[in-house]
Amino acid sequence: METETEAEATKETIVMMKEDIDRPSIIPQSPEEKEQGTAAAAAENRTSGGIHYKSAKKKKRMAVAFVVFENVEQVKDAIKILNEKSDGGKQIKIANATRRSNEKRRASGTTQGLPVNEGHDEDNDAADNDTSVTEGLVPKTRSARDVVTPLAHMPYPDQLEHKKNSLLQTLKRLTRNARKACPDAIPLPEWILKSREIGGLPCKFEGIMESPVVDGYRNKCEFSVGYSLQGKRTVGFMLGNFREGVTAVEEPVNCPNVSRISCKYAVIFQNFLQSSVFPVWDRINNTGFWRQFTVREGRNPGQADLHENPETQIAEVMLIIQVCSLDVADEQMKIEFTRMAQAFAQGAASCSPPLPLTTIVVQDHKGISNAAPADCPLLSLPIPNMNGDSSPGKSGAMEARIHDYISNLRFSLSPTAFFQVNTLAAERLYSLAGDWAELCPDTLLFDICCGTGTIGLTLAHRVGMVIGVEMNESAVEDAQRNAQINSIDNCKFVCGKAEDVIGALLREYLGVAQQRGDASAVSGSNNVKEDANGSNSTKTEKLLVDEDAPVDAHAANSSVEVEKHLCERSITLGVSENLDGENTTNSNKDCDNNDSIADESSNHEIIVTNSSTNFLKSCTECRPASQGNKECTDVNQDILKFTDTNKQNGECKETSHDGHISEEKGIKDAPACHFKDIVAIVDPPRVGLHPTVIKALRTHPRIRRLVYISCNPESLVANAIELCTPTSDKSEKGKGNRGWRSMSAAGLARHRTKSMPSSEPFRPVRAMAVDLFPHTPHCEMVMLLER
Ligand SMILES: C[S@@+](CC[C@H](N)C(=O)[O-])C[C@H]1O[C@@H](n2cnc3c(N)ncnc32)[C@H](O)[C@@H]1O
Repeated sequence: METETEAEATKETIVMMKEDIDRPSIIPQSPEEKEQGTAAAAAENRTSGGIHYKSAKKKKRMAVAFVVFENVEQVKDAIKILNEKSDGGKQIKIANATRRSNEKRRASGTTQGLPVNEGHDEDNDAADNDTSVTEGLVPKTRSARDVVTPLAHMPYPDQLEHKKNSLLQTLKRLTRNARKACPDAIPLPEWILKSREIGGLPCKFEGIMESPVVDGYRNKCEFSVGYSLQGKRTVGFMLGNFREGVTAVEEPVNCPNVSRISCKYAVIFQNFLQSSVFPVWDRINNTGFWRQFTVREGRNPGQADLHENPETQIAEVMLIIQVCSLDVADEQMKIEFTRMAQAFAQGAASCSPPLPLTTIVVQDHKGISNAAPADCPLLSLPIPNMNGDSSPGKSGAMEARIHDYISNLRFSLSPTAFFQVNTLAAERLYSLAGDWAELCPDTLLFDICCGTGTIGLTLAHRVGMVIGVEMNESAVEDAQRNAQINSIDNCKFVCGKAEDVIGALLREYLGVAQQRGDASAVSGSNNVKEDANGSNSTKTEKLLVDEDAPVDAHAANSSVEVEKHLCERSITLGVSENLDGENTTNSNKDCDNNDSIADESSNHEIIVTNSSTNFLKSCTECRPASQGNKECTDVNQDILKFTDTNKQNGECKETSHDGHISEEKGIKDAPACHFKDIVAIVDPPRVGLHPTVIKALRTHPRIRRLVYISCNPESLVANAIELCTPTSDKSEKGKGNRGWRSMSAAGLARHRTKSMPSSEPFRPVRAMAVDLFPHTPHCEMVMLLER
């Protein structure tokens, strides 16, 4: 017997939990508790003989030990002995701990084609037991409906009230934390002083806007593929989180947010899987073939009759089947895909009315994380016609995209591009953001994290120019295409991580900031990044341009006009760190809120990334459709190539290029743009904005208005603390630092605020929620910040 280290985690492991407390959890419950708990834990964490004690203030105290054994017999013996032994009358809970199976045991041949429990060999009994033991901690009565739509039991008005109350608490946290973060030598800002008059809120909270559609509103449903509690191959939702040890998948029965069309396709796919020769994904061993199933729907144009079934508007359906093709013969796979496409086509045709079916795409994801990187290979399958053949033409392989409409604009969407899941509510969200942004023809609008360009494009007619920034390459291509489709010619989309490109973009369009501690502090923002401790790190980021790219000609020409669409060269390297210091390169979890069931159960929380293939293609020049250029120029040949080294040493090496955008290219010398009104609308993923982006926005004095759209109010609060708290000349960096790893997001934001360059803070002006996710606890929050 030995205590566990990461390297040894491949042996049989049990976890023992000894409770000294009245609550069986080592995780603090509320955000407040979390803050206190993590602080206390940081202070009291200690290790003894492999047993990690985590205690959280008086009430909570639990010792957890992971013990590693050589074999299953030893585990059984140990459990028996431990169960017989009581420790001073205190309860010892024992469970098999899931090993980290990043070393995959692929007993090829033995794991395929088994009807149930495939992939579980004898040695793996412990893991099987593990599922049942730990699942024992999860109420057996939990249904997919409970997990996916936990508010569905409430009438809709009560759901809204529930969300409103919860958001009020979250907003108050912003005031409390900003007050704490305010330097001693600086008077509290007006908005904090006034908060007392409005119950501690940082600004007026204008309530929650209801969703125009409450049931079946999701235009995208991501189903897990796995086994039900009864061992049946199932397409549906996981009954809990992988971290809770739950791997069972249940059919999406009575989940009111899921559309009828999606449910029907889930059934068709599930029926097909019963006879498939390939195994479904095993979340314990990370083996199997069929992993995930996504249904995306596109609507016809025109105003929805909200009293009608929203489904009547669905004109297009894209099916995305995620597989893991490791160890699978191409020929066999091809046969299986043909059978699958037939099953979908027949199933769709036999429904009454027949289901739309526009495109079938296979996504090959070989990593173990549930979140597939955006660059996973995609294969578009021909859709057989009614006669069962797959002749080209109507039934041939289609381009993998579907279309939807927002504010009468047509959006063309590629399989992995983000699109708000509740289209009609999103329309209201964007319109609210546009109203609050007070746009005018003299506005230059930065649409940060722009996805397929929805916000910028729907607001383009109200502004002088839009610059969208987005890291997903195909989403940027979609955005450009969408601009053309809709004949919009004042939008430019830049492909790159916002943290990599924001410094250069602000300098290019707004000129060098004059404010002390300005964005040039981030100027190096092209290649210098602050880590969670506030220290600079150059290890992963560079913004590079192609020496020969047209941008140079523009930039070098001092009379360059910003309306002319420059061709950006931006590229992202390697690994970013999120607020928790975790690798986030591909953990771009968007606000799909609900398929969280699938996503948040990400196996082992390991994100596998290959940044060399995650290169971001240069932004292409986007010309007005009126010029007859329907296709974006492909500048693929200019894509920079990098060696794939970041996985080994956290760094990427440039192999074919040595250019650097700013100094060498003279972009910083480009004239500031003539727009008088500079506004940013940011709509980041759940994790919030990268600190570099926050710093750049805050320290550039020309940005006077910022509309923050957030699918995660917690990260909005954290980011708003940094944007709205006054800073002092005297750096308080290091003061009161209790170790960022144990801080809450708000605590970390407070800490980071201390090293924010002296700059005028924003103030929260108003906030409002928009309910895009009825029946779930989630919603979108919009906050207007001004200065
Ligand atoms: C919540 S979505 C919003 C998309 C878009 N605004 C919309 O409403 O459809 C967040 C978007 O941010 C993108 N994203 C995530 N991290 C990013 C980063 N570091 N830099 C730029 N874009 C990022 C994602 O690819 C995704 O498209």
